[in-house]
Amino acid sequence: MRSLNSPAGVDLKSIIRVPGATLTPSDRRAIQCNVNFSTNQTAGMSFGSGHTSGARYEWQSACSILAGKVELQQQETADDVTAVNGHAALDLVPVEKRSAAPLRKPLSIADLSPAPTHGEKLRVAYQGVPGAYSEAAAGKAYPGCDAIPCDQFEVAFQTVELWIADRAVLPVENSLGGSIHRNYDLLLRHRLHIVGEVQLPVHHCLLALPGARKEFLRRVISHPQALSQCEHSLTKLGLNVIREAVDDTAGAAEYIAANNLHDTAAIASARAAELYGMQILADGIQDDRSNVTRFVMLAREPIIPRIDRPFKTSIVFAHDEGTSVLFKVLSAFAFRNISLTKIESRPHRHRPIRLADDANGGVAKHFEYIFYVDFEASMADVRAQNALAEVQEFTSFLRVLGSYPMDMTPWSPSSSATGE
Ligand SMILES: O=C(O)C(=O)C[C@]1(C(=O)O)C=C[C@@H](O)C=C1
Repeated sequence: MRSLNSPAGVDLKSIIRVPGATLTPSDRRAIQCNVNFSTNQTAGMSFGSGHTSGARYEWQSACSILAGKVELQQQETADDVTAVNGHAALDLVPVEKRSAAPLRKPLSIADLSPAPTHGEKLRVAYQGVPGAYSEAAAGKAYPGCDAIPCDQFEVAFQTVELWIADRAVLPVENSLGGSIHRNYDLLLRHRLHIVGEVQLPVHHCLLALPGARKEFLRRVISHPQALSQCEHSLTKLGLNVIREAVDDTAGAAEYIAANNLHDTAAIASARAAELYGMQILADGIQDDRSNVTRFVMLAREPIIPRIDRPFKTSIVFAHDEGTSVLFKVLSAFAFRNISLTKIESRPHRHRPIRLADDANGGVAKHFEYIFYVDFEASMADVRAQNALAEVQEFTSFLRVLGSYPMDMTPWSPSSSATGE
């Protein structure tokens, strides 16, 4: 049994997922309905998209109750598993018998902590289905955690924001495929804080149904990052296949198994092969042995930065004027001997184009960018504080996405089938 803490610390005996089910937007509606019903303390439960806006409203009002124990009671007649709009299923958990007048428990400091306060496992949202590399990253970041699969990155963010999960673990860059831009955009759009990073060696396998043969394959499906990380190896294997992108690597294996597709292979992990009953046709098909993906851990609250171990800080900023601003910003770090580990630019969504009058009477159109910078210093370090104070002078917008311990765990490259 698990409970769901509302932002006010109200203890909601709540829902658990059916193992393997993936949270979808309609599940979130269902969860909000859940909270809705939790407030009127009747035994009835229902699910449905018709409740969406009302449920949202109820979720907010439930959060503002602030004190006391709000309980869900299992529907007497329903099975444990209730289908939600044909998507994943949710398992309603019965709570202990309630007394006529529920006792109100005062909130304590522990209730306000971002970590679970009731001795339960940390709930960590990731994008994909079990067997995805993101699930492995969640396990590396938080050993023994309860990993919660989500069908989209956006859902993983919202799962933390709605207190369904305590953390999200999301990929931001890969040594072969580069940045995962979607997550950079989402970091800006949402208000979560980066509280850590993990680097995961990614070892890809070519998976097919038992009995399937390489020469009869017509299609290879996987996450676009995985396809790009195996681009050359696939060619070298001499497969006559089309390559198709799907939402995640393990999801590709699950899809092939569910639809009994003998002419389709997936690029995914050995664990996905085990979970979905697939055979490994080729092992270690990433183009480079040192294929590594960097993930960030996100939480509702920032952690307190320290200086007794290596820290990294991630910031995002925008500026009004020309390219010299970028030079000035970067100098603020260089003068203080702070190394930058990453710089990424993304189009400025609200102000995509800047018009500049040219001396000859024409109008130049420049793209406007938002910049993401990672640097090797803690926000508790006075050098970083001074650098950011200076950066603020040149920028129209500046946000610290997080200051967090660097992943210093040693890692060894995976073996590669192609021998590169
Ligand atoms: O599809 C998965 O298994 C994921 O966890 C996603 C993802 C990614 O987004 O980069 C994670 C690690 C690998 O780089 C390939 C795919």
